[in-house]
Amino acid sequence: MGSQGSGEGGGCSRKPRFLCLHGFRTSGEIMRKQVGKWPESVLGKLDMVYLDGPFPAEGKSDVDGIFDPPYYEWFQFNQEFSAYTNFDECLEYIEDYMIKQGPFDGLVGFSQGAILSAGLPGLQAKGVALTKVPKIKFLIIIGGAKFKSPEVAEDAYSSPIQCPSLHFLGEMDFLKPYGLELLEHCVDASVIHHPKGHTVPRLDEKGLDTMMNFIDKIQNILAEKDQPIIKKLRKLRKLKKLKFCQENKLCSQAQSQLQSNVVIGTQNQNNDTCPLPNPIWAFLQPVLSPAIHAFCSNPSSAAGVGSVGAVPSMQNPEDISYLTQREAAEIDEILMGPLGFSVDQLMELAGLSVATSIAEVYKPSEYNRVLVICGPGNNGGDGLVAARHLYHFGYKLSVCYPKRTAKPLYAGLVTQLESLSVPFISVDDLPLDLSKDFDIIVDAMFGFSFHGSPRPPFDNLIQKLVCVNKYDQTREKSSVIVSVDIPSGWHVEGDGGVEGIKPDMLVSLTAPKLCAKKFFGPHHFLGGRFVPPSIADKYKLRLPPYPGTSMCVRIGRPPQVDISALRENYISPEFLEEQVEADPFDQFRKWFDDVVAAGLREPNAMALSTATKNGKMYTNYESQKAHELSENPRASLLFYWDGLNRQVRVEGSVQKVSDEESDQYFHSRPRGSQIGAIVSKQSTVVPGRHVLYDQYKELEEKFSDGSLIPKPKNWGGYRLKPELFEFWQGQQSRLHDRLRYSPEEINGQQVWKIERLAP
Ligand SMILES: NC(=O)C1=CN([C@@H]2O[C@H](COP(=O)(O)OP(=O)(O)OC[C@H]3O[C@@H](n4cnc5c(N)ncnc54)[C@H](OP(=O)(O)O)[C@@H]3O)[C@@H](O)[C@H]2O)[C@@H](O)CC1
Ligand SMILES: [K+]
Repeated sequence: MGSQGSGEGGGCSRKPRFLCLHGFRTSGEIMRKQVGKWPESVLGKLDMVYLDGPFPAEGKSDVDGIFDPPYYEWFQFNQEFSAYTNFDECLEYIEDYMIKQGPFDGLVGFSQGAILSAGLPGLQAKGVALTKVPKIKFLIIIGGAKFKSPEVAEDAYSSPIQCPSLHFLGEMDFLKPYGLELLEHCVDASVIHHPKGHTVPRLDEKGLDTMMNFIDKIQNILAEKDQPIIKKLRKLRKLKKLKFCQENKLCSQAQSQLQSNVVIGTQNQNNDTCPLPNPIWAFLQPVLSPAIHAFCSNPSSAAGVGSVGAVPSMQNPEDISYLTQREAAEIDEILMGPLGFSVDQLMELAGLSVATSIAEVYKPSEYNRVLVICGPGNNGGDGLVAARHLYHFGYKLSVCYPKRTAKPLYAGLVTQLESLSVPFISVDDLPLDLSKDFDIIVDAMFGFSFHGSPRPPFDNLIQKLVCVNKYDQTREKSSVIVSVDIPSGWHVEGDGGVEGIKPDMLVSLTAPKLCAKKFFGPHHFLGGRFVPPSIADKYKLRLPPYPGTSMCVRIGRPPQVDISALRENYISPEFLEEQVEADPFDQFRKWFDDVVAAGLREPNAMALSTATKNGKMYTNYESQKAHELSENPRASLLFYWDGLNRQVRVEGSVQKVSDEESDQYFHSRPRGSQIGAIVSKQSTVVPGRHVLYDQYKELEEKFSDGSLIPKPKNWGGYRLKPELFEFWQGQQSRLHDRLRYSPEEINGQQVWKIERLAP
């Protein structure tokens, strides 16, 4: 387990921000995919921004047929690579982007992007490029080389590259000799050797270690650099007037005050020249906002954990409390002693929290096969409870519980699982490679009472989990490890060392233990929503408030989501032409009944799309609807029923219903909705919510005698006469069902033709 500068020293835990420069005639999107082979344990620690080169490819791309266009290039060159075209434009383009979207800490480059990245620090030092942005502090060079243009090289390599750099050298890469030349020019270089050619390689075990060490190193450097800023922030947080600020108005004043103070502070303290307050502010915001909120909440309000020293937006893990082993055990004793809880109660809530945290991140449609490994103590009990809840959430469960505890509580939990036919697997029967058979492995072996080194059979089980991390390097979709309260084998106040397990998710219970500071996986959750204010007070707990009725809350920011990779692998029943109703109205009714039976919210919610005369479609721009319908009385309705992976689209012509019908419907609605319709002059600008609220209150008072609320003149209904239906059902591997019903005349009779459309 590596360490991060943030940890106990109270440094900065922000992710290093890298601008990624892609290879010749590829694109930012392609590089994102190439780098996407690296595990989450790496990507989760870096903030990577992928930029397209400034010039569309002027010729054929080497990745044509492998990755989709468009392709871009950074600059052009002659056959000998000794003279460049558009090079200055390229430098300006990158600088401009860094000004607008920065600040960036470093550059990651592949191929042409790597040559460029490795040359930029030298050009910057010479004042030839990137003069208006902070100094480049780190480099990751994949398949790189030096510039061959003598003029450019003269500036770029007039002195050695001082910043820490990580170089990928491929055994089969035609650029390897040139990569070695570049390496000699770098004074603080680490190297990842790989057997492949000119490519962004996966990380093998050794490569991963080197990468993790590099990340540790740069995080430490950043933490040191940011230390003055953090100190400044702490000082600012102590400003007395902020402490007493309780009103929103005051808050925003305080925020802007804080903002301007911080920007000045940053410029004074940091050696990097950055004349741009906005980007600096953008980078500081994650550190600042929790503090601002915390000061604005009323410290005397009391309502559970969230209230005592609560931080409403807990985006900075540095601000929350961590417990020592002794404190965790003490809280345990108080809860089950004077506070009257039973162990079963707490275990049930803890296990439920673990299950809901898992379900929040890993959907059963994608991560279905779960193995829960339970230890001999209460941590193991939490695992048994979580297994039961996960079963009911739709996962396929298996449990490994090698050292069963004879107490009735545990026997009961086992019986409950057996009654659900959940298999119990012995250690010997577990497969060698757990990641082959399981998508999620829940580590519920040891919690806060762990001490010493793991004894058999848990030593081997922990080793198996360590191997899961390693196997996962080579797989597209990896299995994930979720640790309950503490990653097993880690010291409660320390970490698991280099050879310890590295969970993807940690669900801390009651409050995180000190070791959680060393957890750098992508998902840290808190569960155990039962801590009364007396405990929160006594231990000065600062914990994030649980949202709504949730049993869990995330600590820190969620990892960045690659929108292009968001894709549900739907699992749905068959939907075949032979099975469907001949009449689309009957088929619609059938699906609608399923939705109602499944208890989905608002089954009749739909999106109405209208079209203007020129055929342009709009959705949900309510104020435009009537106008558009008068221009073109055609529309389509879309019903989307998420829980069932289904949607229905209905197209047709639209007509106004009679005033009488509108009136009747208006008065069938709840009186609150009737008043709401009067209050809302839809889509007009309102000065504030209070205006609507005041008008609402006034009308509520006016009609409090139960008298008829008149329908506003401009309120009415439309009816769509269906002329085409399309039923869609999500299926695995994007092979969705789409059945279209369109009218057809056969022998003078109007019938519905049913056709299957390609997904
Ligand atoms: N109060 C709370 O806030 C709540 C706490 N909850 C949960 O309880 C957890 C704490 O439970 P816990 O105290 O039972 O201890 P836990 O860590 O499960 O294991 C102890 C067992 O492991 C054994 N063992 C120890 N070291 C070992 C080694 N090196 N190698 C092998 N074995 C070793 C030890 O045996 P011993 O060494 O004592 O012989 C004993 O049998 C906590 O983390 C949370 O998950 C929630 O349920 C509800 C709210
Ligand atoms: K555990």
